[in-house]
Amino acid sequence: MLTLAPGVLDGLKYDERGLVPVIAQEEDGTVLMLAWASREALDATVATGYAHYWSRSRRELWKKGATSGHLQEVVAVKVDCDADAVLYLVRQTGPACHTGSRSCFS
Ligand SMILES: N=c1c2ncn([C@@H]3O[C@H](COP(=O)(O)OP(=O)(O)OP(=O)(O)O)[C@@H](O)[C@H]3O)c2ncn1[C@@H]1O[C@H](COP(=O)(O)O)[C@@H](O)[C@H]1O
Repeated sequence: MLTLAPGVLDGLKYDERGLVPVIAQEEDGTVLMLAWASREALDATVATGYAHYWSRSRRELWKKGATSGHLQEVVAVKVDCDADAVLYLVRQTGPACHTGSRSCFS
């Protein structure tokens, strides 16, 4: 069950492209990746419980793992102190990074 404080997404500050940066973090604290989300992607994440982003290169809603199977089950969505960045707390299936690494930072 995804944890989300009521109305928390409504006060988010999107950039000029309508995007916010999203950090995906494993429950054990490992930082997995940084990507971008539109309001549509955030709503899809909340509605489905799986991480969605906005792919800047493909210019489309991106369900992480849709082709690779490396899905991210989202257990919490958090917004930072000044409401311009988002944290997805996830349970990662397989490697998070398209390079095959567990994390895009390793
Ligand atoms: N799977 C990933 C993926 N996983 C983690 N990341 C990280 O997420 C960031 C996404 O940032 P961007 O929006 O700039 O990147 P993008 O436009 O989605 O894709 P790229 O141009 O970076 O390939 C990347 O810089 C990586 O650090 C990934 N970035 C891209 N992909 C691509 O997404 C596609 C679908 O993969 P799955 O979702 O795993 O099925 C594949 O073509 C992958 O190459």
